[in-house]
Amino acid sequence: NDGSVTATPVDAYDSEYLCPVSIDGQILALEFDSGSSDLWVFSTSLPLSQQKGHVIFDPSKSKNWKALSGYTWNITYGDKSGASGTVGTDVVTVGGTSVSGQAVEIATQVSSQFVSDTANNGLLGLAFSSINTVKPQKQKTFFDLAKPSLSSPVFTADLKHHAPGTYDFGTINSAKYTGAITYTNVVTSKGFWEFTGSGYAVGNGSFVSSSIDAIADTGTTLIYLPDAVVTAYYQQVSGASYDSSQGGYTFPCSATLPNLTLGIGSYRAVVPGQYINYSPRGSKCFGGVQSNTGIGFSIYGDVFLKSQFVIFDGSSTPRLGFASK
Ligand SMILES: CSC[C@H](NC(=O)[C@H](Cc1ccccc1)NC(=O)N1CCOCC1)C(=O)N[C@@H](CC1CCCCC1)[C@@H](O)C(=O)OC(C)C
Repeated sequence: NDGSVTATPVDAYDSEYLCPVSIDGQILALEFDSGSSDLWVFSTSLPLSQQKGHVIFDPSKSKNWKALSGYTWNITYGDKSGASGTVGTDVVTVGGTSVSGQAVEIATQVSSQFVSDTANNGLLGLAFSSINTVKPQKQKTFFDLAKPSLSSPVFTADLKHHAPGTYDFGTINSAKYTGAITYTNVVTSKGFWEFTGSGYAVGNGSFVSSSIDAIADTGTTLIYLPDAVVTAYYQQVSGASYDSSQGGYTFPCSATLPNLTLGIGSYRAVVPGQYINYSPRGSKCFGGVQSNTGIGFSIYGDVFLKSQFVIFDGSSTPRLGFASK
């Protein structure tokens, strides 16, 4: 039972995209995150102060809810936000794709970033189940449980710039991309959709071949790349500089930003310069390309993903596919 669901940007900067998910009929807007593997929701088990402004899942109102007694979870994300709680199973439906016995992680505590992000009522993890945080037994992701019922074991991301996009489960919709799909191998040892980029070009500059260890992460807003790439990019932006008080590269909002081409095998993925003018911040504008220092790998986040049609192929040899659109 293939499915398709709308991914709507929460704000004018596409900082995150939320999708409606039904848990036994209770519909919550969740962030689909290919950088983690827990499905967790705001719940009636949270202190009322943390529930404020959110849509809350109430297990007591679900007839298909089965508590997993003694099971807990605890997750910390790259941006140091986090959440923890207890676990049960329920029927989870995304677009036309329905899964029973899905582990739904109930939040009993969430960090302040989640409390204030009132549009976000939880996450649906789409990385590999190996990094699910449930104890004593890790649980499968929605995609892993759905796979056997899908026409093919894939999901696709068609995120858009300042507009709603879609996640599709089970089919590769050829109306959503142009030209050929380029596939690249994925390393799953860290539990991420990890691959090696083949290099970069800034604007109309020549392509620089270099291996870039990166993950495709729908849950990360920006693009994080090695310093060599980031400095080469902002050298082409007049007035750009690293502003430690803003935590990254900023530039005058009137600046014209060059495109950034990122190589994947022989494919050249072009990120339009306008996508890299992420948002006003202070008297300047904040860049959508930032340094990966301290992360340990590069992250091709939403600023990149929304310029492409991306196939997350969960077959026995997982791979990522990219196409223009
Ligand atoms: C360098 S990794 C940072 C990444 N977080 C982000 O990219 C957050 C996402 C967010 C958007 C809106 C509101 C709140 C949070 N955005 C962010 O840090 N921004 C700072 C720079 O300006 C743009 C927004 C991250 O932690 N991603 C998580 C999922 C994320 C979803 C939203 C809630 C917080 C957790 C996950 O993909 C992850 O941990 O990836 C690891 C593997 C890097």
